[in-house]
Amino acid sequence: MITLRGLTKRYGDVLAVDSLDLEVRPGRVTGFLGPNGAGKSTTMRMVLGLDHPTSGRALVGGRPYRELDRPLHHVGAVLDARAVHPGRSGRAHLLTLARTHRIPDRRVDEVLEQVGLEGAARRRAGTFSLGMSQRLGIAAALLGDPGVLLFDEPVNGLDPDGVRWIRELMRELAGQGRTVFVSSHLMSEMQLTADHLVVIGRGRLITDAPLAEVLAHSAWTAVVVRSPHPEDLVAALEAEGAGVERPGPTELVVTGLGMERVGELAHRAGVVVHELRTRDASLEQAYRELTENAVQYTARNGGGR
Ligand SMILES: Nc1ncnc2c1ncn2[C@@H]1O[C@H](COP(=O)(O)OP(=O)(O)OP(=O)(O)O)[C@@H](O)[C@H]1O
Repeated sequence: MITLRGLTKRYGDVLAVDSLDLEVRPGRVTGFLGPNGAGKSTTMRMVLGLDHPTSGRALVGGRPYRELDRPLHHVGAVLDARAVHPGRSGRAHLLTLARTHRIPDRRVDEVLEQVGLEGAARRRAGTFSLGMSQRLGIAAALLGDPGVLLFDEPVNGLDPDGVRWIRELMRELAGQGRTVFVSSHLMSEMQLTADHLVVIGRGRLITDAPLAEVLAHSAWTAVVVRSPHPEDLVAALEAEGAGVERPGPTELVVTGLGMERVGELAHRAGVVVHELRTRDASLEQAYRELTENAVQYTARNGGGR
């Protein structure tokens, strides 16, 4: 578990992270979203003890990173997959890391196999493709078998196979009961990977909710009714508090009621229905609504930091 308590980071005039309170829980993939400059990397760096909070705390398993005994056993991270000495082989890189953390050499071969790099492990890391570098970074993160894993933009620049591999690995790691915290700008990918979402904007928390809840709250989520006489249904829908739009003469778009209830009301009103379906929001749409509202909120309240 990762716990943030009033976590704040100021760089000169820039408030990069602003009083974040958050618990990132085990057993699920938590997507960490926000526009460029929202403070995601800074937050992750503070969790990993690479940056000191201006105030507040970032805890891993209840303790600050610097107080962890043998930190690789508690938390693994991939922040920049290219941050490996290019002249060293992938295996040598991992062996050095293992030995400085009192991890047995055989664990290096285990993680190389886990990430599918056993064949390339003796090649110089400088010759690795981006996908291979990403796998090597993940192998390093897994070396200590940690319960908490952080990934900053792990699928950027990867081909579809690489993207799918990372998605499946994250789901597997979460399925093993680990805490998986992953930042990304790729909404379609996050929609497939994450169980839970944390959205920040200008360093502040905007949303901390299950993916399904974020999608359900989108204005795009609706029930579409096609009927030769939709006007006969409008009053019944509105009486139940639904929002009703009529984009065409035979179509209604209903928000605030489930599809079953809309069907029941149509039946009760004796309205012939030719089509009844849900219109599902994509995470991209839901995310845009959330972050646009946050920008408006900040502007209204004289923010503009
Ligand atoms: N070392 C630093 N010195 C000064 N300002 C910094 C430093 N690191 C980050 N910042 C500023 O803090 C803010 C948050 O940056 P951060 O990199 O954490 O955002 P991010 O959400 O990770 O963005 P991106 O999606 O672009 O990676 C930005 O305004 C950035 O310019």
